[in-house]
Amino acid sequence: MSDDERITSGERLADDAGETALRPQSLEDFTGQKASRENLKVFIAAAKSRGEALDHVLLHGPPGLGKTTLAQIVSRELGVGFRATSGPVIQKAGDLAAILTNLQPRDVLFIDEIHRLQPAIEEILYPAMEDFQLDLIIGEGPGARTVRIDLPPFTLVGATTRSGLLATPLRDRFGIPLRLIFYTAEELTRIIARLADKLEMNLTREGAGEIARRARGTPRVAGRLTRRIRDFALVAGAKIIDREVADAALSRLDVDHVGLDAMDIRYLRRLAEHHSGGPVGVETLAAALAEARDTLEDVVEPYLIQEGFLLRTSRGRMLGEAGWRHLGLKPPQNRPDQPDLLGGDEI
Ligand SMILES: Nc1ncnc2c1ncn2[C@@H]1O[C@H](COP(=O)(O)OP(=O)(O)OP(=O)(O)O)[C@@H](O)[C@H]1O
Ligand SMILES: [Mg+2]
Repeated sequence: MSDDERITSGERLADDAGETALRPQSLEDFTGQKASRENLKVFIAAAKSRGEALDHVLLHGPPGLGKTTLAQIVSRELGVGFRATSGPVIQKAGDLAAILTNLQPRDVLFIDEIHRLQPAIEEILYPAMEDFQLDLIIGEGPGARTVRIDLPPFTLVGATTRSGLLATPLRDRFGIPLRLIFYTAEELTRIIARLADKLEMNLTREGAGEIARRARGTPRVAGRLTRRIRDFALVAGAKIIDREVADAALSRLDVDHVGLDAMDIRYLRRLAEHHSGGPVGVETLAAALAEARDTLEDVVEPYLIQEGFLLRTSRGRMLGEAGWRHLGLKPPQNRPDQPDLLGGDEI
């Protein structure tokens, strides 16, 4: 596995192809995200009883928490068609126009990575979302004219790991913004137990709990670790996968007891040893670690922040109390004890 193919990465990797077959299919089956789930349930029921398209939904949160899964569930619960595309795929106005004009009334159009839409495409989306109208420019030069096309009412479900990067007018057009949060170990234990059943693994409750605690609050990571442990157990001839078998496999996969891997430790050590715990800018860290800034911000940092290993302050990144402890180091004496934390919207 290469460095950018970390087993604890929330991002989708080549080896995750098998995960789609195991996706929960209904809101009922979807574990966790209680607030989002309950909101969706109400709004879906209301839209159905009025026979109207559901208001546009924006799903934001770190990779692997279930955005795509929820988008599919929304269309299934509404009993409508599902069309999927993504921000970077839509290159020309005509691409988007073709998709929009082919929608059936009340369909769900899913745009993944919506923060990567080109500004010119975004502008076509505004009237489409607001008034179900498409303004197309036909022809070029002095002969060019605008035609207005009526669209069927539809539901746009946008997904993004970075809602902070969305233009305000776009963000404001989503009537139902939902923020996905990291799962608790208890929720992940349930997800893992269910997956183990489907994979016909003999995984004990304690074994599932051990994986859950080390899965970074992320179902995709939980699924990936579970499938890898299944391989280890098979090769080792372990019929029952208990806490010990799971622990041994996870240690071999270089996932430590709180779910951090070599990349996380490298990040935290850099901060401790080269910057006395910070504050230091994310660009500096990205350069030192030879990682893209986006990867650090989208994939590495959110979980470290959530668990208090790392703090995001207006002056840069700082090692948190838990970070010092995890490295077995003592924080320097003269640190400011009240760093001015930034809001969590970017996380
Ligand atoms: N609540 C859940 N219960 C059970 N499994 C889940 C849940 N949420 C996600 N999963 C599993 O995790 C995998 C990843 O979820 P999904 O692809 O929906 O994440 P995502 O947020 O869209 O990620 P990305 O940001 O990379 O697009 C799914 O294939 C599914 O198997
Ligand atoms: Mg997705």
